[in-house]
Amino acid sequence: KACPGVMHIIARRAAAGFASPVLLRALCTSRPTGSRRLCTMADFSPEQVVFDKPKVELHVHLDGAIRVQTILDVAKRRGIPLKANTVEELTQIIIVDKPGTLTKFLGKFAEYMHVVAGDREAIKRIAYEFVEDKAKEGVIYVEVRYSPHFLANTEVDPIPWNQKEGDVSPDEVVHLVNEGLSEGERAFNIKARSILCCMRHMPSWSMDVVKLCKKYRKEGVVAIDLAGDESLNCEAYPDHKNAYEEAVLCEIHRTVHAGEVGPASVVKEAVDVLKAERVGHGYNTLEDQDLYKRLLAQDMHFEVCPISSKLTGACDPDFTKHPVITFRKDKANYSLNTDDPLIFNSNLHLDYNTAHKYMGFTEEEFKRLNIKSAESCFLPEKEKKELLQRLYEAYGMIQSTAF
Ligand SMILES: O=c1[nH]cnc2c1ncn2[C@H]1C[C@H](O)[C@@H](CO)O1
Repeated sequence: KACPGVMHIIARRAAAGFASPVLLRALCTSRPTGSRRLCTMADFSPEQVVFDKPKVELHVHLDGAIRVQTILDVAKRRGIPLKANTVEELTQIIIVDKPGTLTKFLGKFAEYMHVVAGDREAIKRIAYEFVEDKAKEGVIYVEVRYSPHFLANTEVDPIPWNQKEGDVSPDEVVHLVNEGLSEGERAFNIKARSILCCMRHMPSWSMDVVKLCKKYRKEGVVAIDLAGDESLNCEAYPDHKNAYEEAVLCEIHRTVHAGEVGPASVVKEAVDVLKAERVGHGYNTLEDQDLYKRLLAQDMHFEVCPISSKLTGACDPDFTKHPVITFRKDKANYSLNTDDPLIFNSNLHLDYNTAHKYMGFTEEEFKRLNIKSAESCFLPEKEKKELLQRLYEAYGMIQSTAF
């Protein structure tokens, strides 16, 4: 472990107000073996982690969770020039370190997606490494999402990230991610499933996405999502609606990014029209109390991402005013998630530590929300029961089968 001497400062500062990642990096940079090594927040020591028990994560983007070193390695192998040559420099370019807008945040993907897109080895590698990173955070079940089209360079119109046409289709992307995830599952002994994203600004891709969900449902794809910029186009296009209708018909699970920066009406559309079973973020549901009460009554799951919600400008930067405090008070069904740890220079411990430090979350609430997350995951019933049993055991709440 590098940087032990500064870890207490980092953890304290990180918990104490989301200290500037620039500062964190300055503190973290050491030369343990002669070379500069970035000490990430994943290096929390056990005593700095407020909830060091098995966890479930339901809302994290694969393309927002890539290791910076991997982007550098792949760029070097492929001869792709980057604006930076070291982890520290590239991190500086990619991360968002103060509250901005969702649109600005989404622009960060263009800094690096062209490096991994269209490259078979890179796509499989990011999936495998993702599982390793989650296992290190104590996650025992994760649902990771991505847009197959964003990682392809053929059979996608337009070809994203200014790539030249190649031979990696969205279909092959899904196959490669599945392979990386399942190799990661075997190596790191956790369970990983995937969710395929439609993009709000690309309705013409959505039918493809639902077809890929169907084709790969036995290879780990569990649901469909609708992601992207809610602030640019609020109402879902007919193509998205058609894709979600098809998902309902084929019994493909559904989640939708809604009410993150968009109004409560987007949440209403997500549940009433797109038949979402979970809501991505959903903070602005609170603007419509009737809707909120209805969703509470039906135990709708909200995929909450605290650090993300501050840095995308979705929520007030003062965590003591965060909507998840209301969710907790009302015993709502929600999870805590990282969303895009690469871009937020964060990890799941930081989200939990923040909830503890600024919102008064207790161990009991962390256990409750993880159990609700497991209940709301998209695994088949039998596997869901097994996951719940593992949590009950780890939390010392063994459900007796005797009568
Ligand atoms: O927080 C988010 N809100 C909306 N869209 C998002 C967010 N994080 C990532 N995305 C987009 C950008 C990714 O390329 C895409 C698929 O993972 O989903």
